[in-house]
Amino acid sequence: MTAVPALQLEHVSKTIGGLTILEDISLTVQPGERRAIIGPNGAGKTTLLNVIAGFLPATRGRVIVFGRDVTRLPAHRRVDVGLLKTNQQPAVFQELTTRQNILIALLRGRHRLLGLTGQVNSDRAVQREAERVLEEWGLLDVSDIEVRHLPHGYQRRVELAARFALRPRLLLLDEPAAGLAVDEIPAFIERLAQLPRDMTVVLVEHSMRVVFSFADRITVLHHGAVLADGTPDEIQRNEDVQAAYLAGAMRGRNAGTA
Ligand SMILES: Nc1ncnc2c1ncn2[C@@H]1O[C@H](COP(=O)(O)OP(=O)(O)OP(=O)(O)O)[C@@H](O)[C@H]1O
Repeated sequence: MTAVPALQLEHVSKTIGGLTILEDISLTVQPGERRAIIGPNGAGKTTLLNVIAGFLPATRGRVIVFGRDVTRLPAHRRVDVGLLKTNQQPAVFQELTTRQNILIALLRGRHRLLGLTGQVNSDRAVQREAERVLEEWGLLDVSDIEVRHLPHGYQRRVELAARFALRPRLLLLDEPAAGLAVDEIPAFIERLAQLPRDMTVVLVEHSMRVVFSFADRITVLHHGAVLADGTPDEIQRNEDVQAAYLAGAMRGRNAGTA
């Protein structure tokens, strides 16, 4: 018996203001898979993640998560099936400390409620778990600093730690390496590699270093449609992909900027 896919897109299209942004996209992501979605600027990658997460309704087609048709569910209801998305800008509580951000994420995960500070302080087990997450993510040194005072790379790390702490079954990462310094990328790649395999990850990313070290399979979008889909080796050898995107992106990689 084959496992129920983590994500199925069936003929998904998205039109905004008469403009076709996504056209007839079908793809299947297996449980535990690491899928990267790459393509030139404006190819439709972020729009696709927003359609999967429910922030934008599909104009046509179906979105199925772990066998459940979520096409008509709003984003907050898709969280109940274990789906979480990060944004290009870190979504963190700026006025709260790093520790408070992690505590709130853990409480939300437990109770599926927005945690209040009073509840946070009373829950010892959650506090212990927060210390573990802070240590795991190298955030202990900044745990009592309000996030708004932290550099962008740290804010990104706080966001990812908070999202991962929620233990989503399907995690959508929108350019998680954006804003990280070049010397922060290897540790970030290492962190991604340690994610548990019961978590399925769909990653949109321009850094080819991150994509090729992380992905089991890669889907290439071009002008809102799937140009190619395959293993990293297949994608690297694909001449259409080379012409449309990869040659330029890999030059950036070799220059150390990607
Ligand atoms: N709300 C909108 N209204 C009109 N056009 C939009 C809207 N959102 C996105 N677009 C257009 O849709 C196309 C795809 O945008 P999208 O942000 O999904 O691309 P992307 O592949 O994520 O690009 P990038 O790599 O630059 O982030 C672009 O041409 C963009 O201008």
